[in-house]
Amino acid sequence: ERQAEEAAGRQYMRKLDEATSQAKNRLTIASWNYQSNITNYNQEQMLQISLEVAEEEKEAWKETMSYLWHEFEDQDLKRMFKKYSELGTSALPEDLNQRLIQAVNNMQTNYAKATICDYKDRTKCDLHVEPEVTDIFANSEDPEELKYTWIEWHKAAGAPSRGNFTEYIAMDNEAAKLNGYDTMAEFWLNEYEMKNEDEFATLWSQIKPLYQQIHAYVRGKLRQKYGENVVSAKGPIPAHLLGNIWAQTWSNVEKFTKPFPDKPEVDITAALIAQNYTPLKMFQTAEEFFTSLTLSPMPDLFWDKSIIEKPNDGRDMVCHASAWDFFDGEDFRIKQCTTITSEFFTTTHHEMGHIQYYLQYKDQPVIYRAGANAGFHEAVGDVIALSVSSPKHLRVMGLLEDGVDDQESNINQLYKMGLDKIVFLPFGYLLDLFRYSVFRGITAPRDYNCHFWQLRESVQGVEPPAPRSEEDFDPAAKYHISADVEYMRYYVSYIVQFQFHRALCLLADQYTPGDSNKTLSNCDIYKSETAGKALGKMLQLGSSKPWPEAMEMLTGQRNMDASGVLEYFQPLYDWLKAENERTGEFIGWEPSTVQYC
Ligand SMILES: C=C(C[SeH])C(=O)N1CCC[C@H]1C(=O)O
Ligand SMILES: [Zn+2]
Repeated sequence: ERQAEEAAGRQYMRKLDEATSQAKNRLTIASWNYQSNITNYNQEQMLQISLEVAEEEKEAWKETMSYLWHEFEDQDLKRMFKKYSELGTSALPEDLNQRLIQAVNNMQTNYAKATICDYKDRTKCDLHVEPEVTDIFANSEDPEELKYTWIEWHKAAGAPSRGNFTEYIAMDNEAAKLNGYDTMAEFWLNEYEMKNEDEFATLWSQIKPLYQQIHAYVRGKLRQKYGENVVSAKGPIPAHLLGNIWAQTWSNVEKFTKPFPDKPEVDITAALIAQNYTPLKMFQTAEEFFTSLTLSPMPDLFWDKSIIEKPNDGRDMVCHASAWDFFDGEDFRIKQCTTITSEFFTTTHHEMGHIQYYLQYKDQPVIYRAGANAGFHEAVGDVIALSVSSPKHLRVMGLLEDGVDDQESNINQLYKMGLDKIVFLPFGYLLDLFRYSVFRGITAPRDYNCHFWQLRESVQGVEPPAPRSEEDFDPAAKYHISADVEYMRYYVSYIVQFQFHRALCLLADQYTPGDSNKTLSNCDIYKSETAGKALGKMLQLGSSKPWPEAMEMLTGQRNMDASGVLEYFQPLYDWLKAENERTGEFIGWEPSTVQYC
């Protein structure tokens, strides 16, 4: 009897898989059309198709639940049924789902269309976050220009979305309850097979000492540059001075804060421009790294359909970089408004990592075409970029002079990587601590901005450049808040990518623990078929196995831990501790004196 039931279940899964592929393809096309050309028509189409697909999923769900799948012996068949049994926001009644989709659309459209006026030319008021505001934060060293731009961007992109955000939270929580979760926070945590965020807090406690050292060092350097009145000796760092509108990575202040300024150092952005890199050449270079590992090239359709530069026809579009799977096994695209910078060179590898994952699991049932967990998906491209940014590989690309590979250059290189990877961790951690708190009702609308900045101060040690109030809504000035993109995936990625990197470097014979000639930070897995095959094998799993199994397949361990990050940056940590002691820099930060609650 049970055999017959399972056989029927298998047959049903094949039918449902085909229907799901069609539905997700339709939905993705509508979403792509809206995000690459924001018009009322495209927005309306996206809403209609989303509601139709949600109704189809609700119908299918009834049939799915008519099977006794909890009793199935075939664990794989049971896993598929379990995943189909989780309806997500499609569980909402149509009118509530419409309110949810519209609230998120309103926030995303506001963010995409937001413009500010230029500090120097107040009549020029067509500056978007990409590329104009991003470029100002990359290049300006004028605290007043940075402060003005920061305030204007947060006013234009954040404040208007407060109401829609509250609506979105309420609808999302309703959906979570219909799926058997207390709030959407627990639903999001379930993605990592966690009941709460304790494990994320443990990881942070392991990393915090390293972060405090680089934070103290950078604050000291910024104080030297801008003076005591702009940067205090013991307080949080003002968020507008860190080279990034969200202060999430600080690579743009490397040029005037590096440990050994007189060492030969190539500005990668300048080198890319000097070598006539175009967006296309950046993409082809990234592709070549993947094929050097015997992983898949980009399909022809990818080159036909991707948008790799901001169109200059004046259209409104979502410029924030993204990679797309159209769930038909053939159509995979990137949409990004590339400019020729070191940061976009890294982003191009990041996005292509998503496409590579899509290609590796494209023959899985649709229900398994996802990362082992969302953090894995964010880690793939970054793991490749860790090899690309090694001194060894930069020389291969002619992006770094054949300077001596001495200790001081090595510290400079680790410092540059630390301004991206160590610095990002508290930001990646706190963004969803904020949203968990809102989902759980701990942070009410009247406390949104106050609680957001309390987290920014306590976890990240940064403060706003000017007083804030509940007239503001600074979280929505960050894309992922306005676009309803879960963010803990990046925190997970910045932890596990170093575990993946270490495993691949061992396989490529590029790393020997304790051997200063084969360090993690100078490992380059380029052209290593052994490493490539091992990575491909893990990626082919998609989400068909619990993520600890996928992790174990590549690294031999089942858990996330900070050992990869800490081992990679150990020489920098030692140097920073000694340097901060030498200069008497205060470690950590005292409460901010800026009024924001
Ligand atoms: C590049 C992407 C698209 Se998935 C991105 O959003 N990232 C990559 C790094 C962290 C996060 C961000 O920009 O906030
Ligand atoms: Zn990504």
